[in-house]
Amino acid sequence: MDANALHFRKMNGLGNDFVVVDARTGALVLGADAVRAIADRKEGIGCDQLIVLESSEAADVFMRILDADGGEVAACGNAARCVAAVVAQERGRADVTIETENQVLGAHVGADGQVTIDMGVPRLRWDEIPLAEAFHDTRHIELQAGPIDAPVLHSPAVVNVGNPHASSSSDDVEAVDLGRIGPMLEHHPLFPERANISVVQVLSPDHVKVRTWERGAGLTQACGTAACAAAVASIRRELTGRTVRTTLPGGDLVIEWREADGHVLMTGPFALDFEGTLPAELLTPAGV
Ligand SMILES: N[C@H](CCC[C@H](N)C(=O)O)C(=O)O
Repeated sequence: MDANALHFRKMNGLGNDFVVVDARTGALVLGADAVRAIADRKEGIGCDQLIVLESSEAADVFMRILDADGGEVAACGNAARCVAAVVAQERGRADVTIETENQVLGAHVGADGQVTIDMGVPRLRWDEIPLAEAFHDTRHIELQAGPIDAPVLHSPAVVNVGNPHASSSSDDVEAVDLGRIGPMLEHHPLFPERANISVVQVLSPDHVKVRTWERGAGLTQACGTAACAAAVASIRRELTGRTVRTTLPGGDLVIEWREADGHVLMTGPFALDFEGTLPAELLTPAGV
């Protein structure tokens, strides 16, 4: 692969945005510095996550997910919809599969442009999130954020949908200073792998509002896995039914926690914003 002319797609799912590069034709080595340089909104292309497509033995494509801070993670719901759309077009079929670090996702690309991802069965045990301490009821864990005077998110529910999430109920998600509380909780010692932090406002038995501070990316316009985690948490707390419309700052996703097999299905849009070529200096940032 010619590292001096790396094609990329700029894509988004409800404003959660990605630089998508294709490494299926040749090895691509991207250090954390290069990921941060590409994700930089002032001097790079700018994105919440960098997505690398690789060949897979188990699925139509392998999706690597690198957060804007350079950390590699195992799940990204909004990106999965974007990748599914790319691969479905290549393969000429609506149903495709996406392998990630810890699971194979099924995807259906609808003629209406909505994409459904089968996110699998959520993990709910404290050691599957993971948490550093044992909590036997993960619908409510006690968490003090930072110093005693710091605002505390009320007893979040924790869920792993391929990545760790803490979702706290709020009467007004817009009033929560998530930019301040988010990083405190993301790095809380209870989360040995850090966590994505959300606040969830139940609007009706089939509709919630969600805002998220993403691990490794900060406040984003949408977080697909957080929408899944918030829906699972609300269903476990018997605040909603098993199909929930989740309204994120960037728009709506529909989440179903299917009774028959316990799988979580996420449905929503994708978008291709533009295509381009990554300049070599972003791939090997100066001083690296
Ligand atoms: N920041 C997340 C990964 C991206 C998740 C989000 N973009 C989504 O759509 O699920 C994490 O570190 O687990």
